[in-house]
Amino acid sequence: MGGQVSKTYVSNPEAIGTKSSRDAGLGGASEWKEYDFIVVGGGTAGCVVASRLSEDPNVSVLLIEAGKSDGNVLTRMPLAFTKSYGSAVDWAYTSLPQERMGGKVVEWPRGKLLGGTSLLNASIYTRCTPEDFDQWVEAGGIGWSYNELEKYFLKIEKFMPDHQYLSKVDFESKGTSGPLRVSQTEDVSPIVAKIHETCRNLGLPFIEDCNANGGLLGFTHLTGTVDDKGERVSSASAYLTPAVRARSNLTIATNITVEKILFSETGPLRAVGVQVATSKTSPCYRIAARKEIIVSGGAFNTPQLLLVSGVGPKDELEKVNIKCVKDSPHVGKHLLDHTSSGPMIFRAKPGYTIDYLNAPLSALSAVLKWLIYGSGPMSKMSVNSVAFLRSDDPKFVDTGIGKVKDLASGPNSPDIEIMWAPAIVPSYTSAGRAGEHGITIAAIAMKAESEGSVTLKSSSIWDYPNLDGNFLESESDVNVILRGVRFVMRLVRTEPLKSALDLRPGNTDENDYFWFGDLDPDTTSDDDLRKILFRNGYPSCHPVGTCRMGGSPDTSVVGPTLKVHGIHGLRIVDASIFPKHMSAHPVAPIYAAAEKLSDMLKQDHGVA
Ligand SMILES: Cc1cc2nc3c(=O)[nH]c(=O)nc-3n(C[C@H](O)[C@H](O)[C@H](O)COP(=O)(O)OP(=O)(O)OC[C@H]3O[C@@H](n4cnc5c(N)ncnc54)[C@H](O)[C@@H]3O)c2cc1C
Repeated sequence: MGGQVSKTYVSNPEAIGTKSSRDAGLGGASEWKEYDFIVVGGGTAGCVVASRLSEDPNVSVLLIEAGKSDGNVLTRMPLAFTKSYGSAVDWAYTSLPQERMGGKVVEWPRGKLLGGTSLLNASIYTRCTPEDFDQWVEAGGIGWSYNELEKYFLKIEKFMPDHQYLSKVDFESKGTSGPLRVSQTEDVSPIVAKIHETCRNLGLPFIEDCNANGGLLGFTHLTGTVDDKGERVSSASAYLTPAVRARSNLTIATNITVEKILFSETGPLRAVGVQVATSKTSPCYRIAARKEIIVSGGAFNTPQLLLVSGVGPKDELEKVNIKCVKDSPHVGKHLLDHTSSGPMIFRAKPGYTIDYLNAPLSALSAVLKWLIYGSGPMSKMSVNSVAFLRSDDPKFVDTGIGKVKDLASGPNSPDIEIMWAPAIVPSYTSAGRAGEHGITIAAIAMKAESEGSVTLKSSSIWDYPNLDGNFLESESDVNVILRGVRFVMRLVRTEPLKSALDLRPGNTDENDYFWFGDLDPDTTSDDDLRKILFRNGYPSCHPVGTCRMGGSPDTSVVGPTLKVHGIHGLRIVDASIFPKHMSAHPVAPIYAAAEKLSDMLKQDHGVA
């Protein structure tokens, strides 16, 4: 094949590919520009793989990202994490109308820039529980137990003991020299300490170290990807440092979309290259992969790319006039998310929360403090502590509410997370009204049974796919969340939190965002709560599972080496490969999976 280009930063596809036409066959393939490895999607996982593979100067790596190369001040400020939603760095996905939720359409933000969703998320870093990975092994993920992944967590992390640590993190069991800075940020408002005291008063154990191996039952200070200058750390800032970007064997292409994966037309089925463009109507270019193509487009875009390339359920592909290259029935199936009650907003007395930041002058002063000193509220995580419960634990939840299935990963793993933010947060894209104060709490089903799907609207990558969460289809999911909701109703009526709040049980205005929080638990039936849940419910934006890993093509899309079943030269690593969902937040396992795949690729191809 033709010559190799060596350039570290490009947005012109002509610099990385060879001009072609969209309906061309592989005729001119020997002329295509070529790289050893092509990584599709410069998000959380993709940046890791590109960085690790290009450590060997003898290997050429092309990383292709659909979004831009850099974030902005909002993506760097930990507390401002919701402010980028709906902007140019967000794919701004929405779901199909959700049947069980009265046809409601929900927002599903996803990062569209180098660093991907690691630049839009809440910065929470949790290794999850060892039992979560036991479930991966049971599903066919041989080699993916916690013990086997631990070395990758250690390789990722740079835990730095400093004044920010609020709980006793066991540094002996953490990585201290990896690229990803992990720390704890101080409470951003006084109400957080009140919530902790209330949890203690309810008898919840305090978990000193949320990344220890002992399980996750109780309440805890979370660790997060925030550095000592109060800035968010993303996969791009951690793994694509200026020194990495300067490597002559690494080419990073931004604002360029991979339209299709291209396959051999004769012999064993092999992914030989990709087709890229900057828009639906712009010229397209083709690029060859000498060794392998790694797809890291995330839980929505990875299955979409496979499907438009002809890899997926044959009958579905035929419906949108795509020639089936490989009948792979599980592509786009088994979409799982952490399904939430949606916001329960409780009016607070003034002085306890961060709603004062809605006033322009207060916001300006907080931003200036962050810009000048790297400190103040903008440098903190909005959610720096949570509680984890089991829905079958009568000490904390009302186990009389409906029936639940035990889908927890094991006895030490939760199936409910109670998450609080010290502000009024009616949705991902709206804030509270000026002059009002409140806290927002959600009860989240961490091991939801309801599975959704990603399917195609058309044969073009440029048309957004159909995203169907199929939320709350399972009665068990509904009951798990309701048990969590009842716990929250009890929490806010327990001291000392109760005295910091201003609940008004007589509130009858269903359109008021405080209405749900004001409901009196004694006069609100479980049936009433069910109806509210169908109206108020939301995904936590942790979609996984749409190209899941497993032992056989009958149940999965990729095997334990992350190779797509039945295709040479094509692997996947991102949230889509999760065979089961986690008991906590997914980003740490995604980083670990990307590190593990990088090792496997290096080993298989003799890369140093
Ligand atoms: C609101 C929100 C809050 C969250 N909070 C947390 C949290 O606090 N902690 C946590 O653990 N998790 C959190 N998550 C989830 C977590 O951030 C994601 O699960 C994770 O970042 C996904 O990583 P990924 O590699 O699978 O995909 P991404 O990071 O989304 O990367 C995919 C990349 O591929 C690019 N791409 C896609 N298609 C193409 C194409 N055809 N051509 C070229 N490029 C393409 C995309 O632009 C993107 O950059 C949150 C998510 C959201 C949205």
